[in-house]
Parts: sequence; structure tokens; C-alpha cells
Amino acid sequence: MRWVVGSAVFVMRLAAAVDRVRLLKAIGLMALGYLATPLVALGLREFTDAAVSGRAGTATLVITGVAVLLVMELMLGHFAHLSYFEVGELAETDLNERLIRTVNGSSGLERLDDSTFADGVNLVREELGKTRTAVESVLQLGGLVLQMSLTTVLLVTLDPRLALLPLAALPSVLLGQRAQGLVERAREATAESTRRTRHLLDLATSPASVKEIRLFHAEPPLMLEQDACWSRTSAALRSAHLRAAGVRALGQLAFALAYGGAITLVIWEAARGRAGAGDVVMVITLAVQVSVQVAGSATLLTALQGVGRTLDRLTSLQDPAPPPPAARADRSGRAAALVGASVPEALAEGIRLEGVGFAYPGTGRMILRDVDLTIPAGASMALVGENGAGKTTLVKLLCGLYRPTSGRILVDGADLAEIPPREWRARVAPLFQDFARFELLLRENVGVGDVARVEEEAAVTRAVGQARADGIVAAVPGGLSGLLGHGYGPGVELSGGQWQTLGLARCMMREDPLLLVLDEPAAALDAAAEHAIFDRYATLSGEAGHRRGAITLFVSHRFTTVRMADMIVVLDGGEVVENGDHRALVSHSGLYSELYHLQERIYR
Ligand SMILES: Nc1ncnc2c1ncn2[C@@H]1O[C@H](COP(=O)(O)OP(=O)(O)OP(=O)(O)O)[C@@H](O)[C@H]1O
Repeated sequence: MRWVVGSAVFVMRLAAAVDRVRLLKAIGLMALGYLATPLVALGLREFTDAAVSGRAGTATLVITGVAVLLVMELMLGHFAHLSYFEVGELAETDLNERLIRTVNGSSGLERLDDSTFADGVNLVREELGKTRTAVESVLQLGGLVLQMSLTTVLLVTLDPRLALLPLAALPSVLLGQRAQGLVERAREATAESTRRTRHLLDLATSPASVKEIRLFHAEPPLMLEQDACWSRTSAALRSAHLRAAGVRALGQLAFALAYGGAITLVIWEAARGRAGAGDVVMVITLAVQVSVQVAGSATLLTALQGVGRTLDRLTSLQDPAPPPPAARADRSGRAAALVGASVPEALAEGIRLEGVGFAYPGTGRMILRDVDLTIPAGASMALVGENGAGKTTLVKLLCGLYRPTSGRILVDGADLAEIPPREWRARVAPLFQDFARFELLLRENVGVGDVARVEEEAAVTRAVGQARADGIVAAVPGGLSGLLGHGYGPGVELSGGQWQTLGLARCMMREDPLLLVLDEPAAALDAAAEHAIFDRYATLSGEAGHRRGAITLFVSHRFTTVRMADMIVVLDGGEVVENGDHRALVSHSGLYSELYHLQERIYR
């Protein structure tokens, strides 16, 4: 019941906030429409009595009134629908926005790595569409309560014992809720395998993976695994639905017995002359209405219960409030009252990493260990290491996407953990190896690099020019207003390198970055294109470094690129094993020199 009351209150508040006038109109129309139904039963009693006693005029008048009531019931419900449907759509849009904020609103990426969070998001995303009808369900439930109250009053006027009839509906309602609980629990228990089933389906059907699946003939095992996964999920859900149906049937049986009892009672009273033919007709009509009302209420309660759970899940997914500064601990573990820091306009000292260690949430495996580094303001730093050494992880920490598990990162002496993440990230210009392909208008794809200026054509054109993406704009029909990708329309598909160039243009939207990141952006590029990208980035970073002491960080496996950096940091198994410039590292016979000579031999 907690879900139902909670969700009804929540939904009504939300509906009032999105469109109060339409909601009030819908409530008024629904109330009138719903009250008309029991009055039909009353009218039928009067009509029967008038007809039986030969009062033709009265009978005609009453049956005309009944017809008017029936028309009212239908028409008012229809007009109410027009009002609440729109309110429901607005409420759903509001909830979708909340989900988007929940997924993107946490300070770091930690929660996105958590499979429980991912399962929760999945369930909410699936269920959120149903909340569109939540406003309708609450109003209908209110209408049914009103209707049942009037029905009960009419039944009591005949025989007080008949007041028990609506009460007999309670077991059916309560057992209906229990049944829904069974289904919900099964859905939660199978959330992970449902997610896996969807993932396998996405893999088998998305253009990104379908090429390799075909070439490797991977469809049969994928389909087998998807089938097995789906069978496990559906077996658990089927069993839950069966048990739920049994529980619901028990409740309906209880009501059917009461229904039969009520009609028998009135017929019995009529046989003994204590009730008229009209009373029998009225009770039969009202009892039918009660059964419809009860079935309707049970369905609506079930729907609202589901909505309540979805809303509860959505709330529980929201980022818990960060601990108050006084409760945080410094690197030695001592509680310290840390005050918030702000991002400097320009870097004077640079960035320092002190004993930084990191494990991805929920894994317990240290990916970085005791990283101590000083990156002077205005410097460029290359990260080198074998696959899985922890380079991207270190980049993500420096971008403020994760917080170190131990140690700290200082930006001009201020702890990065104390700097509001949004402020720091606004000063980071990143181009990742898995850059995003925003299938939007070309202008939006680039402008998203500085959302506040996404509509500023001059800013976007300047960024496009700096990234030397003018050729792409010229080739896309509609230029900056052209649609990219096939995600939701007939857009233009770009090559990997072209998408990447637009990613670079996005970076160029940031006019005053303090940290420029190029994480293996060259993976999809030929050597000339890689050189061009680094060249363009070097111009930007050179300017930013000169003006604001900005630091450029790049990750690459190509030593022709790496050697351009002022300092090169070699990571091995999450630890810094070497640090220096190219000349120093080559002359020192360590891992860098080994990897460098190996690559030199291969490309000679
Ligand atoms: N989101 C994540 N959750 C858990 N573990 C992760 C996550 N991302 C990366 N890892 C693990 O962290 C380790 C280091 O990964 P990282 O991407 O930092 O390496 P890298 O040096 O950049 O490798 P590459 O050169 O292949 O890009 C890997 O063992 C990887 O499995």
C-alpha cells in the first residue's frame, strides 16, 4: 500500500506542477462521469417500479434520465481523457529528464561501473513509459472510490448488510497486490540476465559489431547464448506469473461468493414481500457495478504499485549527497575539515600526484599504485606503457571522472577532490580513443564541446576551422545544419577519422582549457592524419600553455608522437617505472628504450 499511496501523491503533485488547470478540469469531468454510474442503478429501480405499477409517463421520464446519465458517463470520460492524456505526457517527460539527470548527474563515473546501478537504470528505463498513464490511473482510482462510496450508500438504504459487499472486495485487492509483489521480485531477480539478453541482442544487431560477427561466424553461439539467457529469464518470470495468477484467483473467488450472497439475500427479501422488483433490479445492477469497480480498482492499484516501485527505484538511483567536508579524511586517514577549492584562472605551478592509488569501484583490484608525479605548468606529458598498464585510468583520474582510492591530486596546490567537479571539467579539453559519435546536427556535434555556445555559429565555425574540419562541413549536405549518422534520421555517415576530427573540433570549443587530453586519438588514423591531429592539438596546447600554463597530456603507442612531449612517463602494471624526456629515456636501458627500439626495428 505504501507504494500506491506514495506514488498517487507523487503523481498528483507532479501533474499539478506541470499543468494545474488541465488537471483540475480532468478531475471535475471524471468525478461527474463516475458519479453518473451508480445513479443509473437508482434510475433503473425507479423505472422498474413505475413500469410494474403501470405508470407509463413516469417510466418514460425516468428511462430518459437514465439514458442521459449513460451519455454523460461516456462523454465526460472522453473529455477528461483529452485533458489528462496531455498532463500524463508532460509528467512522463519530466520523469525522463530526472532519469537523464540521475545517470549523468553523479560527480564521477563510479556509479556507472556498478552493475546494480546499471540494472536499476535498465528497469527504470523500461518502466518509465508506463508512468504516462499514471495520472490517468490515479484519477480513475479516485473516481472509483467516489463511485464505490455512492454505491455503498445506495446498498445500505436497501439493507445495511449489503454494506459488506464492497468490503468483500478487500481480499481481492490485497491478494492482487501480493501477486504483483511476486512478479516484481522475479523481475528484479532476473534483471541481470535480462540486461545480458538485451546486450547480446544489441551486439548481434548493431552495425558496430555486426561486421565482425559475420566475419567470425559468431551468430550461432551468440544466438545460443541469447536463447539460453532468455529461457532462464522467461522461466523465472513465467513461474512468478503463474503463482501470481493463483493468488489473484483466490481473491476473486472470495468476491464471487459475496456477490452471489448479496443477490440471494435481496431475492429472498423480495420473496417474503420486504423488497420490490425495482430493489432486485437495483441490487443486481449495483452488484455488477461493484464487481467492475473492484476489478478496476485492483488493476489500477497494481499499475500504481508498479509506478510506485519505479519511482522508488528512480529515487534510490539518485546520487547520495556527498559527505560533509568535516567527515572526509585526508590521505593519512585523519578526519579533516576541508574547505572547497576553486579552479585557478591559469596554472602557475602545475599538477602534482601524491601517492595516487586507484581501484575501480567494486573490483578491489589496484590498477594504479603509489603514483608520484609532478607535471609543471605549461608542460606536455606523454603516457607510455603496454596495454592495460593503467594509462587511460590515470587520464580519467586527472580529468576528475574518478577520485583516487588513495593519495591525492593537487592542482596548483589545491586538492582536486575539493574542487567542484563541474568547474574542473569545464577546463578540460578531452579527445578520447573511444570518442563519442553524437548523431546530431553537425553544429550540435561540435558545439556540445561548450554547451552554452552550441547555437553560436561563429564559435562553432571557428572550432571547425581550428580542427581543419571545414572539408567535412563542405561535404555534408546542409553544412553545419546537416544531420550526422542514421541514429534517428537519414543523416550522413562519416568515416572513423572524420568523426574523430569532429571530436577534435569539440575540444576546440573550449577556449581556456587548463588540461588538454589526447588519449590515443590516433588509433583510427593513418600516420599522416595522426601527425596532422597532433600538429593541430600542439598549436592549441602551445597557445593555452603559453597563456594559462595549461598542461597537455597524451597517450600514444607511436614513439614518433611520444618523443614530442616535454616529459614521458612510463607505466608498468599501474606503477611509474620511468620518467624523463625522450633522449634521457632512450639512453637509459629500461622499458621505454626496449619498447622504442622494438618499434624502430619493426618500422625500419
Ligand atoms: N570501468 C572499468 N572497470 C573495471 N576495470 C577497468 C575499467 N576500465 C579499465 N579497467 C581495467 O583497468 C586496467 C587498466 O586499463 P586502462 O584502460 O587504464 O589501460 P591502458 O594502459 O590505457 O590500456 P590500453 O593501452 O590498452 O588502452 C585494465 O586491466 C582494465 O581491465
